[in-house]
Amino acid sequence: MLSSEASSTAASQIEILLKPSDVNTEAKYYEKLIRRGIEECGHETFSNVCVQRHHHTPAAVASGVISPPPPPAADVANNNNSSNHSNMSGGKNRGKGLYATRDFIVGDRVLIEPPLVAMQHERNRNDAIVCSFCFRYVGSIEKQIGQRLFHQLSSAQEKLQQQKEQQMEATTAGDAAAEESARRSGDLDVLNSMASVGEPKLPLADQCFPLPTERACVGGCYREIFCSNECAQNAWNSHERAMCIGNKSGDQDEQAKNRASMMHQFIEHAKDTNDIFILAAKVVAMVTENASLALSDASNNITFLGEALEVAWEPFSRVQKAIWWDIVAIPSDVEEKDEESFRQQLIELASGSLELLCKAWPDRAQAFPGLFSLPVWGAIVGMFELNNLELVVESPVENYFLAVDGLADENQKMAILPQTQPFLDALDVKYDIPCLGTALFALQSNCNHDCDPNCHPFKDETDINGSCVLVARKPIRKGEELTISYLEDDQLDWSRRQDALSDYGFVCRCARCESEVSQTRGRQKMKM
Ligand SMILES: C[S@@+](CC[C@H](N)C(=O)[O-])C[C@H]1O[C@@H](n2cnc3c(N)ncnc32)[C@H](O)[C@@H]1O
Repeated sequence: MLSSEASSTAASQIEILLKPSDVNTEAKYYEKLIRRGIEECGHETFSNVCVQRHHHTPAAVASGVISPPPPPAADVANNNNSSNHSNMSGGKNRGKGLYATRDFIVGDRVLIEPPLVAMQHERNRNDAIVCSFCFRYVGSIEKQIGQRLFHQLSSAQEKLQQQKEQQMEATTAGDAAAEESARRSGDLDVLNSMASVGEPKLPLADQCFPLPTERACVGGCYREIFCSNECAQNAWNSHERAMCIGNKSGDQDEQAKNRASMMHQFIEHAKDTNDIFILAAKVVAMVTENASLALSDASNNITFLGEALEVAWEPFSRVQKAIWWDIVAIPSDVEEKDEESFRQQLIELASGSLELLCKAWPDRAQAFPGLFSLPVWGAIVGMFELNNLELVVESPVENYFLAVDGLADENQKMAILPQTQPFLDALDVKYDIPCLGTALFALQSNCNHDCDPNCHPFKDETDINGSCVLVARKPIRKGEELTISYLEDDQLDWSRRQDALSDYGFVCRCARCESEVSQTRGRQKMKM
């Protein structure tokens, strides 16, 4: 397919100009680009924040905007001595950090940032119908409720059916839950109609909580839907052209069909193993699309693959990377002696998924062999392990039921409740499930952990898309480092916090940890 001088990959609709010398340098190029996220960083200022290494860099000093303290000698030594996890920081040497470029008071929104790349969790897809690009809710309140209950009821019925087929007499606690769920959920036909056409209508839903009409994917796949043609087109240009499993994606030839079917297999494999592989594939799709665009754009004087890759990789360049199977913390049920075989299993999973991706995108894999190599794939998956933030968008379904409950006009409320209450009962405790997913943010990913942080990620009902919002939880002075907690539970004691942070490969030495450690040492001394 690729000639030695140039080649055009029409099936994947990207134009690639490849010179023979590029092929040799590409792998080295990736080595450099992956390292860059870990080792290099200049000083970059954005509106409220700037990114910079904890160590002084000439650029940072010259700018005079911020001046974090130089690292103590012990930390440098600590970093040099790091054993297995040589590419991770330890002690107070925390790599790059995010710093305030002005003062903030408690409650200020310090950073609002759209994701570089994001996805809704596969397991959350039946609970929230959202735009695959910006994660706004779409359709209608009726469709949101109908879809969730339809799936709840069909899986409960399936379970009961299996039970009958196996002629099981005794009902287990799980089966009783299925029966209860089926009883509450209502009529399958009604729910199907609500999920597909949004009828029957619920009072006040359209007036108070109008949602944008769903738009189909440009490639005609059933998997992704959008809130607007603009989002559909943006997703198509960014990654969906490559990821779409629909039958309108590109030429109607065998090659295109094969690509869609292989992509389907890749996605199914990811759903069964680790859905982060889907996010990693989005990154590869974005980088190959953008590198090809950079090469085909005559105005920017880019003629070599290396330069094009640098441009395409730029959005991910600041994000810390490490190889996935090296950094994943061993789960508590895996014994220490089995660590090697556990890590080997991760390598096999990653290599199985990469193999499917190469089959889905043979032209891209041939044009960018370094990008499709196992270490680079491992580093991209590892980048999510180290940096991703949970994506949460509050549900309008929750707000709808709260609004009905809060109606000031008692007569109106009494007239409406008989229509809404059965659905609320059927949804039960799950009525407020939000859209849940994973996202990677260019700036937020530079924010270090602190067990008593000065910021926290927070979204309220006005944040209707997948952007990350960091809110000040303490007064912050210009030049101070911005920190968040990586932990779900900040109330844990010191050693439990360190256990939970082991996924990130560092022992925390924040002020709270230092003080708890010295208090413990003090108590031990007193006992002696
Ligand atoms: C999301 S990144 C934060 C940005 C990172 N410092 C960098 O240079 O790209 C997470 C990584 O930062 C480092 N880190 C974050 N908080 C830390 C802390 N309190 N102590 C030591 N290292 C920390 C760890 O290497 C961790 O895996």
